Amino acid sequence: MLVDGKPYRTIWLNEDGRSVNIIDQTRFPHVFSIVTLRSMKAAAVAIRTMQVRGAPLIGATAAYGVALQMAEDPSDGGLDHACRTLMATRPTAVNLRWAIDEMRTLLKDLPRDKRSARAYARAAEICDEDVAICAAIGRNGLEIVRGIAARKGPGATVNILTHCNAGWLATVDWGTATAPIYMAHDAGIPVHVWVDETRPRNQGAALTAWELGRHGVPHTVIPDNSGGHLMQHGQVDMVIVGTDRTTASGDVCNKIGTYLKALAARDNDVPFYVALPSPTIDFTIDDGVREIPIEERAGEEVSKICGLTRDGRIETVSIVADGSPVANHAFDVTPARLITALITERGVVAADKDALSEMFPERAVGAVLPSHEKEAGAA
Ligand SMILES: CSC[C@@H](O)[C@@H](O)C(=O)COP(=O)(O)O
Repeated sequence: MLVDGKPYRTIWLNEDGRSVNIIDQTRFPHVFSIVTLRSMKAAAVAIRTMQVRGAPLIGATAAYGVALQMAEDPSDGGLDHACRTLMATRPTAVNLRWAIDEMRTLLKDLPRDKRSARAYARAAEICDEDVAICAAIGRNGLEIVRGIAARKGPGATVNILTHCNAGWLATVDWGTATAPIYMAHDAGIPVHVWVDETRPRNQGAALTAWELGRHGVPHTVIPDNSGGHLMQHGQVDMVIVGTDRTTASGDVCNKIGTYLKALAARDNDVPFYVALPSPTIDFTIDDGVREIPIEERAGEEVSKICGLTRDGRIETVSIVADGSPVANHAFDVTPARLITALITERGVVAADKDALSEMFPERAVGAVLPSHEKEAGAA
């Protein structure tokens, strides 16, 4: 998307054909800076420290991480080491595992002298695929926004609430939850976004608001607790969030606080949508609450806050009494029953095991028969 009129992706290969550039997300919204990754280890650090974050971008960075390792050491040991190191960076986003498995499967049977070139080519493809997938999610979600706009009448603004950052900064371009928003805005549909600040890392305030602002999309940052109140007062027409992992039965794991938004949406008859690329679906598990490992991050993310001082310095200050214990669960799970529908690259689908297997039959484990075949079988 555009930054000061210049198009950017969140990750790209340098002209040297080897090192990889990323946008350092730890310095947003105050500083826009680009960091060069020159080794697999640097890619792993970038994922762990959240210089890059968001499930699809984590997957793309891991793919380039494997490529960086292949440029340095294309041996079987090098490949194993890269896959293990990158896999250990963050536990929740399933795209990480998906990208690493993809790279390992592709490279393990290749002769060593072919591995580096093939790894870079596949990492670039993974990035391009993510852009195409997010654009398709945008087109599919746009129809939902268009429908709401039509029901509200000419000139009425569609108010959309989002949580965390599932924007282009969380992907390679377009974003997941934001893709329908950008496309609606570009199509001239009046949209306004309620941006949850998303404590403790403030991805909403620091990232979503920044990128919506750069693209000219009207938005308002709100404390995380405001959503229920706004919904009670008819100020939210729909919720769209992203996801870090979605189970075969449609349970959605996303940034902590998403579940509470879904509960408030259900109580107020506000449609609650989740936008996701299919690599985010983990067809090996069903029960999100029991089976998805939830990352617990450092307590300091809760007890301290970082911001810009009046004299332009970025500073971190404490906000919790000394000695008070803190807990920092980074994600929660929204059960499928609270989700209106999932917006995927192939279309809008119910958060339901049969519907998901039918839409992605090649990925489903023990795939169920398409419904027309089931009916034929039952007859
Ligand atoms: C498109 S990824 C899903 C997002 O909504 C969100 O959970 C996310 O950005 C990931 O969290 P983060 O911990 O910032 O890496």
